Amino acid sequence: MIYQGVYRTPSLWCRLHSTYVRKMRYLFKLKEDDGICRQAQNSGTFYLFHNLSPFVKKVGSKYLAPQISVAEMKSILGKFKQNEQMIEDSVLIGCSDECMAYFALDLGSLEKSVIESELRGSFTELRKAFFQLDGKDAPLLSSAQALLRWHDTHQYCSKTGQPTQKNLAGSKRVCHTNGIIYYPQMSPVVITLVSDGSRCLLARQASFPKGMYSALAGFCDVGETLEETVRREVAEEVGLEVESLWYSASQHWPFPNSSLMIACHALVQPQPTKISVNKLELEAAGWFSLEEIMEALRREPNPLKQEDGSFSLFLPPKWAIAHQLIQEWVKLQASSPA
Ligand SMILES: NC(=O)C1=CN([C@@H]2O[C@H](COP(=O)(O)OP(=O)(O)OC[C@H]3O[C@@H](n4cnc5c(N)ncnc54)[C@H](O)[C@@H]3O)[C@@H](O)[C@H]2O)C=CC1
Ligand SMILES: [Mg+2]
Repeated sequence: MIYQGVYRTPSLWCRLHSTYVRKMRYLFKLKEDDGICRQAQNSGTFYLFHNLSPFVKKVGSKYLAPQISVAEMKSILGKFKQNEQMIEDSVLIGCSDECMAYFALDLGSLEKSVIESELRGSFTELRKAFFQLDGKDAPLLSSAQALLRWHDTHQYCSKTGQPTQKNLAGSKRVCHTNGIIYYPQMSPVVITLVSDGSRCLLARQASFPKGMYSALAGFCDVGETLEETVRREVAEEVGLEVESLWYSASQHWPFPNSSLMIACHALVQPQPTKISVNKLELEAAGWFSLEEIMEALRREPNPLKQEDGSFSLFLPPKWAIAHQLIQEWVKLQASSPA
């Protein structure tokens, strides 16, 4: 009872809870209560997508993801003679410290160029914009795209074949024929920086930009623990046996679908460390010294062709979790005895 009373008295509620707790409780209510979520949609802001490409504005070499007000949204829909109810197709992706809700909406059914000229920006493939996005916008757009994609591909119940309906926030879909509730899914992936104590192991897939190397990554198989996935992936991809491993951090990753990247460090025995690259998975893999890594960290994360035609080593951008693993490894080298 006291709990409910606090909820209904905003000033007391604000005094009793930190900004973070307030935000999380607010988002929880929006996911649980369609009525409150509908109100939030009428005062919130919107990140727009067109067939899963986010709406961005280029400022210098950076991309910014503008938040569109509900008034602008209504004006755009009016221009297309669309019912304002289309706003309810949006999905909740977060809120400001002041509890103003953020939504994402895919306007793929409307003419792209008209929206682009109206809002003076462009719908750009997320892969293209991702590394030039602001550190705040990238995770928002990445989870927004993942959620919009999940709704797009889960329109029907896989048991009855009947249409499913999303709740207003988009945190689930329900098949009303049999009551099955579907929740958005993501695939767990481990990303592992292997070290032999003095060098670290990086690899590249043929699809990476030329010169870019990263940590080893792989999807978890059903039934595996994270530790088992790390050991299996390292054995599968480079033919080495992991001796010990430890968790570092995690990150949502939007490509190719929605993954939860779980980042670990792993140690292999110093000898033998001969790599046998699985060419079905990787184009190349190799051991890199601290000096080579430090030099690569000073370089811009872009392909750089050398005189002999090869490309200089470069690493994933700063806020990719692989970059974080590499930075941690460098710190560890500096702090461990030679
Ligand atoms: N942040 C970074 O620096 C890096 C991120 N990644 C990401 O890690 C993820 C996994 O890396 P990979 O080496 O490609 O994985 P991987 O080593 O498991 O190989 C990919 C293969 O696994 C199979 N697979 C099993 N479960 C799958 C699922 N749920 N979805 C898709 N394929 C599945 C498919 O046959 C696919 O071709 C990718 O999403 C990739 O984008 C990969 C390398 C670096
Ligand atoms: Mg892999």
